[in-house]
Amino acid sequence: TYDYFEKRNVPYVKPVPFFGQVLSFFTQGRHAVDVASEGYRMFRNTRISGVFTLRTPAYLVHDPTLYKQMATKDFDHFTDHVTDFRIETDPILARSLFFTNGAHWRQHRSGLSPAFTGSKMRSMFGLLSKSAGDAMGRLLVFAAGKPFTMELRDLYSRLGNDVMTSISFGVEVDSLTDRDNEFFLKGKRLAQIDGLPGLKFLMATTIPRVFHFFRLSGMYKDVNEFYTDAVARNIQLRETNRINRPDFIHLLLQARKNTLGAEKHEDEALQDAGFSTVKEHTLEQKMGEGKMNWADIDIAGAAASFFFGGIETTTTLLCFTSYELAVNPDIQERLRAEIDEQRESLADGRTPTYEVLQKMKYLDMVVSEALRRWTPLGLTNRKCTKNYTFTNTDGSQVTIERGQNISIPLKYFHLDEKFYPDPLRFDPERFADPNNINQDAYVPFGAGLRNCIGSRLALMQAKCILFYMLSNFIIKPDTKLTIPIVIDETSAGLNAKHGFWMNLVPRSA
Ligand code: HEM
Repeated sequence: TYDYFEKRNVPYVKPVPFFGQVLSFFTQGRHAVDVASEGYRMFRNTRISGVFTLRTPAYLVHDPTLYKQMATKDFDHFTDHVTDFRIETDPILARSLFFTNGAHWRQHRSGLSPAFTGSKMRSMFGLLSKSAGDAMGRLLVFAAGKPFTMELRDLYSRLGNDVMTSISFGVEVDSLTDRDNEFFLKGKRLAQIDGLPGLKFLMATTIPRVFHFFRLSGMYKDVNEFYTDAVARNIQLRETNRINRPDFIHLLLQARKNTLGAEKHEDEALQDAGFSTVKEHTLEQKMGEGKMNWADIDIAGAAASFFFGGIETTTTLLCFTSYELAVNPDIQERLRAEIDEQRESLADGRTPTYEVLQKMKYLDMVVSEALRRWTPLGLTNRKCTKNYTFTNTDGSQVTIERGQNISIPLKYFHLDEKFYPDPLRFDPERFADPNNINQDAYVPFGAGLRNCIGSRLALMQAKCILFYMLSNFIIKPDTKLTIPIVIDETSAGLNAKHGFWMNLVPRSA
């Protein structure tokens, strides 16, 4: 087993017998993304390296151009993600876009894509902005004109939950006041990837046979039931009362009736939610594959994947952007000046529109740099679905065999000084001229046909919340904030060990 890479002339991280690289997760106190990307630091002159998870070999891609190629031109060889959930034990996760594979993924993705176009995002933007604006109003009342201390991860995950609940289900919740509402609590359990759920995810990825043998599930039973019931009740309510609201359930019901289309002209003008927006590729229809039949449970799976994929990541982006703004007051002031200038053009001087956010160049530079410096999803993966041969840097041929797992260290591309000089410095100026950015090595939302479906939504949401925050508050580091920030190495996502404690000073104070 352990001579797998030697035989193939691929450099690899020497495994600990039986455990492979997995032991380091538990013994070295390093972040899972860093442990999995170890080879990237060790071997500088290769396009790929090897690693063992327990006894299973897996590849780590070092060359962003190779990843782009695998994800686009040679996509047919890498159509799947690695985690394998089963419908019998994980009815929701197995139907969610991130975890579904093969023909079902193709049908699901082409069915969902028209729900994420620029024009759909614009019509949803009113709901998003209202939800964030209402929450900001409550925060101002709470402040009563005086500075106060707040942990921003908690604040942003509550705002993110409320926005997502509104644009997915058409239900308005207020998690700042009603702190234990069911959508917030279940959403938190759904997205929990630390502790026991994290271990189960790791098992489903690395030892799927053991995972399935014991009929384990990745998601809590009550969370499955919650989303299934919430969607079924919501659909029934809409159909009985003929409710028409520009949210995801509405769009998915249109998909069910085959009436969900894309408004090509409008979309062309609205494609760009910022430099980081990824391109949506057209999936070819395969012979005999047909279209997706959207049963209620498929709609529940899609909605749950938005909560699962969208809230933690967008919250992470907002937390680290706020941290950088707090420790770099000159950048914060410049961004606030841009926001204030745009506010003058707004009817009420307060509520941002989709178009206004799209126009804001410096806001986009700040967000793009935050996604680079603090990549929310530092590692993604693919499964090889058809043997694939390419030439390595030393001229040797490498063949990745069908069934092999591949990791892509997005974080390490972004922190490589080859692509970004002085990579640990937060410097929005890098994005002043997009021509200076190596597009292959800038992949916060992944690449190719299986990239993030929600990039436009994430960017518009993060920008909208930052617009409101800086319009109303000056963000200052609180005494409880650790500078430089200390990363929580035990979290499966990207988080601060001691929290994002900030002092929010109302601008009217
Ligand atoms: C800042 C926020 C976000 C970041 C950084 C992010 C990042 C990513 C990345 C890196 C991937 C994997 C791409 C690949 O394997 O090449 C992904 C996939 C995905 N994301 Fe996001 N994401 C964010 C927000 C969202 C939002 C708001 C949603 C939903 C509404 C979402 C839904 C998904 C889904 C469903 C997938 C799987 C796509 C597929 O397999 O076809 N994400 N995301």
